Amino acid sequence: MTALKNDRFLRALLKQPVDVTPVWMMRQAGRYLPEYRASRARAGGFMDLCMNAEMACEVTLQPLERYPLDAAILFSDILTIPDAMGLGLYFETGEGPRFRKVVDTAEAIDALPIPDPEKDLGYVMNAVRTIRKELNGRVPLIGFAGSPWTLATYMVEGGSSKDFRKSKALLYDDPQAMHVLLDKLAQSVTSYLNAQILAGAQAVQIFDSWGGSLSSAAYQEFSLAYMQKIVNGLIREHEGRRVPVILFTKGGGLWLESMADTGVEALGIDWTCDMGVARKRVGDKVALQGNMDPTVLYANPTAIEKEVGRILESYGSGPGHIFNLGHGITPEVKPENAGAFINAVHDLSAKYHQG
Ligand SMILES: Cc1c2[nH]c(c1CCC(=O)O)Cc1[nH]c(c(CCC(=O)O)c1C)Cc1[nH]c(c(CCC(=O)O)c1C)Cc1[nH]c(c(C)c1CCC(=O)O)C2
Repeated sequence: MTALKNDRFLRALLKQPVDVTPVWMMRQAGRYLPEYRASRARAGGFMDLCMNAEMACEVTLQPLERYPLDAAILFSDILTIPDAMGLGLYFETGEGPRFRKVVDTAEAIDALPIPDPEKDLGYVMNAVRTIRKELNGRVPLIGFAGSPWTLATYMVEGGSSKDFRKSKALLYDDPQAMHVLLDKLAQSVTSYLNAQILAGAQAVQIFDSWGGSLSSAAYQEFSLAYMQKIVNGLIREHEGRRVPVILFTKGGGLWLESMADTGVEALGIDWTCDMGVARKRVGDKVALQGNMDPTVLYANPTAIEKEVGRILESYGSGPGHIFNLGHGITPEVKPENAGAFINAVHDLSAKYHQG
């Protein structure tokens, strides 16, 4: 196995010293890059990109050709699991993800199969293996999955939702059925992430994009409890290294202490939290990843640098910070602004890592 040439990201996740703060961006491969749009047009559609290992590898590497990023993230989607459960994922241009089959009754939930990752999601593992080979140790590769609650919202609603009307109604009307669904998803996500780790993912992130829509009580019972189950079942050592786990609940600022108690290496932090305050609250338990508001990338490079500087200062000296956006980069961002962001993190952070 090739040695890692840049292990800043993995070191920071384990709170080990680094020369500068590592940085990557959620959704770093995507529509803001003209080369991504060209690959996507050539492939046919988004899922055609995901299902072809060479194409998935090509778009994974595109942002790394442009910018000195410290990690690569597998090009795929969180909704591959419900698709493998038979829901029939498709993308309507301009409308986001949709499912042909909706799962909104106890009977439909009982009938759901638990996918076998190598058999039913083999295209994802092929992409992981291809990307690891092409990366050739340049930077670590991040694998990922959606949280059970986040996946459940898409499955019950049949697609994206603003108010989670059907999924929350089911949660309160028939909590037992919701628990059965979440338990099946936790089992599916655990074996899916373990397969990604065995195929070569060197860290994994759980995207709980919609955990922040829940009440505190419901968050603990219907989102965090199932992420805890996943964390308990993950392979944590592979290829002679720790495989760090990052837990990202968007809107989860109120619950950082209980998130840190799950035993993950790091928490993803959105921009509504102050990094310094978050660091004090979690103490030495976890590293922190984040947290610039992605809309700052619409401003000019001088304003971007100023905001990067503010966040670095808020986190303060010493290891344990992985710079990122507080949520995914949006399609309207100018690629040169993303470049200004990444360079600013490296240029302005060295002084926080001396001695
Ligand atoms: C909720 C969610 C989804 N997918 C994902 C989440 C969780 C992260 C988050 O909270 O943003 C995760 C995801 N989706 C994608 C990645 C790739 C890796 C990366 O670069 O971060 C990751 C990590 C590619 C993608 N996934 C999708 C795209 C856009 C597809 C395209 O039109 O080319 C990409 C690059 C499609 C997708 N997939 C999903 C949505 C809502 C959409 C439509 C978004 C849109 O239209 O802007 C579901």
